Amino acid sequence: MKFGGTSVEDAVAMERTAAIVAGRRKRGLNAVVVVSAMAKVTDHLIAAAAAAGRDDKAGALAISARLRHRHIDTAADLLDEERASRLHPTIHLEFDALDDLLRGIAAVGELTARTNDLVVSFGERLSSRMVAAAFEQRGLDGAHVDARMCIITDSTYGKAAPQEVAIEAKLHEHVLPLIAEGKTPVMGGFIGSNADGITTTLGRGGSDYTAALVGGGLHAGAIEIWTDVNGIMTTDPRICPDALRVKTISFEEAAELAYFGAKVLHPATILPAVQKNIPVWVLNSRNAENEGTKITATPVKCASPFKSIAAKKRLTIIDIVASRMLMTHGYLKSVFDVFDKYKCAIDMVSTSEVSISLSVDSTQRLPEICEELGKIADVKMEGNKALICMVGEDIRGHNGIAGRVFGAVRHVNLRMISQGASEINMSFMIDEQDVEEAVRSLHKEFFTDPDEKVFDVTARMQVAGKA
Ligand SMILES: Nc1ncnc2c1ncn2[C@@H]1O[C@H](COP(=O)(O)OP(=O)(O)O)[C@@H](O)[C@H]1O
Ligand SMILES: N[C@@H](CC(=O)OP(=O)(O)O)C(=O)O
Repeated sequence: MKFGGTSVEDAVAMERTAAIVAGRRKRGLNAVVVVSAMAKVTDHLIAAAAAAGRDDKAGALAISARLRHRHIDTAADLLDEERASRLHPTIHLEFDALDDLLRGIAAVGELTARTNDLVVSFGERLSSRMVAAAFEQRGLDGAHVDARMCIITDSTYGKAAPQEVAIEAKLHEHVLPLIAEGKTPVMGGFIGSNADGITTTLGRGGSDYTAALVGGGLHAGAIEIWTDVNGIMTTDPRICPDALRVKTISFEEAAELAYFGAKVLHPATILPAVQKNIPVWVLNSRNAENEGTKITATPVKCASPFKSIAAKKRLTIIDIVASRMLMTHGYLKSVFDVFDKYKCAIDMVSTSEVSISLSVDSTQRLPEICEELGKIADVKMEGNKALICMVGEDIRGHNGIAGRVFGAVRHVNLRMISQGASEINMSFMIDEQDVEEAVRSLHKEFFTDPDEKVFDVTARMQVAGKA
């Protein structure tokens, strides 16, 4: 059971989380709980590390002090006096260690990816201890487990690759015995350690991934992702308030949505579940009675061609034009080798006889990439782009879809279009500023009269006063 930052953001949220887990335990189910840092804490820790790295020690320590107060105050709100007085020293020790680390970074005036991982790890280390204490206070017999003892990864700091065989062995060594003793293990998501015990992180949003690795490693009956919405919706409710809950969706559809921007789920969450065929549920910790979204191996066909619309912002389009490319064997490979050399992932590609356009979401190494490509082609870059991705198991089963899609976004400039590589995904690139308009137009076109077998329309009926 994974609880994201919004589900542990303060004492009330942590209490709600404890009540949800108590409900599962009361039904005789065993639970392993994975928690993220309290909402926004990771962002603040990243800011503190960056401040220290640019020798702004005062700025870094000020951020840490504010976080220290937030965690001490939350513990005081969450726990009775005796338990709070037991936990406060642990919180202070953690923040004293964080402050020493920030002073050290400021002293050398350099922030490495390895040190950054160690700084950001404090968020989950702290929240997991607080949630474990809340469980213990509720009689849930919470047992804190340092995730770094179980989630073994390589040394790619900032986006470490989990070593699943080692993880499964560590889970059996450190977590299963606690469950056998009737305890409820609680660990931080997002963090891990390499073979030398050095702290690593799985990449932003990585607690979902931790939950999937734990669920897969323990062959769990289900993996539950608890968040602040009623499940996977027909699009981001922050863009379309009338977005509908999707009742069931396939692993493939969920993976495409997560990869192309549906923040509700980390892209890597699905793979461990698919490998062990474990159903994944996306549930709302603020509305625990809602049945959420069930993600399974079974493709769900329905009258609507799409299940959901995702948007991924902050992308860059690179246009590569080379008349010499005409029919030259291996030209594409020479282009992709450049991106491979700089470990730059490509989201979308379209080609013609003399040009290639592709989209990337990392601008880190773009100057070197463009310089190297400039030796074999004319290269043009356009930033502030966004990718709109529409996902559905049965797009090909519906005629005239493309016409409906491009009719709905006729007022928006389309830069790249892709459909076919994946049977369940139709995507296109637009200017970032057009995302809200495009998503709302598409949502109106395809979800005004949805298939109630798959989509929960009660919320819309309530708004319309019909329920
Ligand atoms: N298709 C979608 N369905 C549901 N939520 C989505 C979707 N696309 C984006 N979101 C956003 O993802 C958010 C939940 O992710 P996140 O903020 O990371 O929560 P947590 O702290 O639980 O991990 C939702 O509040 C919603 O705004
Ligand atoms: N706290 C980490 C890991 C994570 O998954 O957080 P959340 O569950 O709140 O998205 C981050 O912010 O990236």
